[in-house]
Amino acid sequence: MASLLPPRVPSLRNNLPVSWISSSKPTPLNQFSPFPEPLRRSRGRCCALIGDSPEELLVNGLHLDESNPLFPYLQYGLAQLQRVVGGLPEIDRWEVLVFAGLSWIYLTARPGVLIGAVDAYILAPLQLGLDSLLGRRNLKMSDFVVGERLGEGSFGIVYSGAIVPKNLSVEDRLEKRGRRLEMDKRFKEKVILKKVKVGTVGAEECGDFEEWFNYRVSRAAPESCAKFLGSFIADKTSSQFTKGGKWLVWKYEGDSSLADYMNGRNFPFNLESIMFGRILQGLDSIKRSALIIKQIMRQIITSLRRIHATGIVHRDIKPANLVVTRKGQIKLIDFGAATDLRIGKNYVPDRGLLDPDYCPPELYVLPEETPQPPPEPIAAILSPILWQLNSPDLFDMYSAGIVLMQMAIPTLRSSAGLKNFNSELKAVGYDLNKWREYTRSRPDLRILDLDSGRGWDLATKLISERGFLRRGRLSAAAALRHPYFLLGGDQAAAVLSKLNLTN
Ligand SMILES: Nc1ncnc2c1ncn2[C@@H]1O[C@H](COP(=O)(O)OP(=O)(O)OP(=O)(O)O)[C@@H](O)[C@H]1O
Repeated sequence: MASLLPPRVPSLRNNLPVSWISSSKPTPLNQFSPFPEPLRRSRGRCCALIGDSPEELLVNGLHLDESNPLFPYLQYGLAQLQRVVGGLPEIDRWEVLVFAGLSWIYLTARPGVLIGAVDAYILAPLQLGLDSLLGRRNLKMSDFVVGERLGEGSFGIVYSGAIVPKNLSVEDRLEKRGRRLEMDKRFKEKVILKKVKVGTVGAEECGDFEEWFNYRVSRAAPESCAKFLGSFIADKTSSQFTKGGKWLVWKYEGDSSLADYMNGRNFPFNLESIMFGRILQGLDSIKRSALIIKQIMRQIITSLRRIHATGIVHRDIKPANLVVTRKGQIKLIDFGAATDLRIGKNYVPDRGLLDPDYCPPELYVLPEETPQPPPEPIAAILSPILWQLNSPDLFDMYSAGIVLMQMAIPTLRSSAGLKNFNSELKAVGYDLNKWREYTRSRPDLRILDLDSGRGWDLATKLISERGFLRRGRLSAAAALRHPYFLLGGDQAAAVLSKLNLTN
């Protein structure tokens, strides 16, 4: 037991300045000048009064003398503290403060080393613990019924589906096959299921990345992404299930993606009452269109700002990966190509995964010569430097610019129109102003030219080559401060619609 005690300080008197021990009355420790201001304050009410004899201490009113078992600890602590802080000359204290300040700035600079550590070492285990406790990580194949096939990507096939209610009998469960889910009133909780392809090279790895990213964004920016419910492994082979195959599950967020709405002949009016709860009165059609498009762009860029702030670059921003909910929220989906540059997750230097129609000219989020990421903690420590030097978030901002152009200019919504635009843009060095001069496609730019061309100005600052220090485009946060979004009537209309809905 004795060996656990800190080393005894031979005499407290020898370790304290004269002023500490010459006082005839006990003096609060926090008034001693050798302690810098913050430390004195932090000691505040806590600690010690030194008694008339230095071998006697009063702690929080508790009298400690040498017979008290706590005495050696306090004595030792005091001596150490005095040695560390009291011994520092004034100039060193400033150095310590400046160092602490700079470290704080570094650790909290984008993409946030400190918050990343909190997320990785506290929030992620907490989420896992809580989910396991609530049974959210124990999804089973029998919990779901699979419906219509919605799409197929490189590593997965997407289906609509539903959660099978607990009270459904085995017969009902069997009978459910072959029925259209949306007609079946028993299946109220609709989901999206993604079957990770079995036997396709790299599919399993992509599925694991997508799962990891979905958990990560559900902590970092839950309101910006489709709600992820978890994953399960099929335990037998039947209909679409293959034994051992992995499935990812999301809440069904809405019937259509932005691409579906953009394919409609009456876009953007087909989104007007979903976004604003009503038809915008007293405005001509160009102004109405402009307000709807601005509200969509505001939501997309706000979501990008949130994910970029945590070090994630989506890398596949396009209308098909933006789901519109019934309440008019635009949610990001499909994080299969995302990369987390805080820790280098899913970052392979020369792998570009994007849809070429939305891909910026640089093709990769980081220069090709960027090496493979080091182990995660080291990558995290270096990430603010990497981010400052390369601004990888501007990759997504280019794609967002293309989405803006497509929404605002009807002729760019078709696949052929977009391809033609992209090749013209390439020919003019990705300079939108030059494109405007030289294009033969006679685009209708009225929506972007409204309000002294604020929309056009924003588009030119999103669609461009990378400039000096790999900047040259607006980040999501800077884009939201652009005059296009400032005082945007779309916000007023959205707020009004919410007020109307709550009345
Ligand atoms: N949570 C969701 N809520 C509603 N619909 C969704 C959801 N997730 C996906 N979808 C629909 O499924 C389609 C395909 O999803 P997703 O893009 O994730 O799959 P994918 O396999 O990567 O396909 P692709 O490579 O073609 O984009 C989307 O375009 C969207 O219409």
